[in-house]
Amino acid sequence: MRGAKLASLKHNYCRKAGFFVNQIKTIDGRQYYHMTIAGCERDLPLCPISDTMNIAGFVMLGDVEITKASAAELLKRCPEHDVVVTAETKGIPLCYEMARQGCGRYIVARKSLKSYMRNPIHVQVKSITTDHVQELYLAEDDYKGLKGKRVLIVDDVISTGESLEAMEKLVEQFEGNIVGRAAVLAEGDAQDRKDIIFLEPLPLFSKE
Ligand SMILES: O=P(O)(O)OC[C@H]1O[C@H](OP(=O)(O)OP(=O)(O)O)[C@H](O)[C@@H]1O
Ligand SMILES: Nc1ncnc2[nH]cnc12
Repeated sequence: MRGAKLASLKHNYCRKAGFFVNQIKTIDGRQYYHMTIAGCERDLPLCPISDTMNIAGFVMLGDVEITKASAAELLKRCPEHDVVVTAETKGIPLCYEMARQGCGRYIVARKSLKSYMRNPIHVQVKSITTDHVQELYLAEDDYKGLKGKRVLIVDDVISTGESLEAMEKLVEQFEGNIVGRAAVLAEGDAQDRKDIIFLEPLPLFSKE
């Protein structure tokens, strides 16, 4: 991954911070990246995504405390909007909670087609965690609500930006007006992006 922001496991060096940090922990022989997100301390397990690189796996599913806190923090920083949009799967609880605390409406782009989805449209997506191209689908009942609406796109993590780009394509196809792009964590190079709102940077980890 050219240009990716990497932290070395060996040295625990955080390039963003510019100094050696001690955020890698070993618990029962497994390595974790320790961080604080919206006031919640968490240990994210290091998981291989290639021969040379690990990610710190961030899963909000099942974690009500961090979902509520992250949604509240992000809403403070996001522009006014009419609807929140995310992609299946891990973005769903965040998106729901942001809509619950805020505008009251959310839309989920699905990764598989269900028989109850009428007149679906789709785009392709390949995220950093997945070794194959996937589809993102919206059904008519969802996309007809996008036209002329102020849309906030949210996700748990933005890394390569592929998932975000796919959601943008879907929203733009139906003339939604994207007013913001937000995530709890910006991973690797995404932490340098000026067009996204995020709570914390997350390094990628070289295996060296
Ligand atoms: O910026 P990118 O490289 O696209 O990575 C970010 C995406 O990856 C994760 O989803 P994942 O593909 O792991 O799917 P899941 O939520 O269904 O587990 C995450 O929830 C984002 O949607
Ligand atoms: N670090 C991470 N954890 C979980 N899902 C991700 N998608 C992209 N980066 C991720």
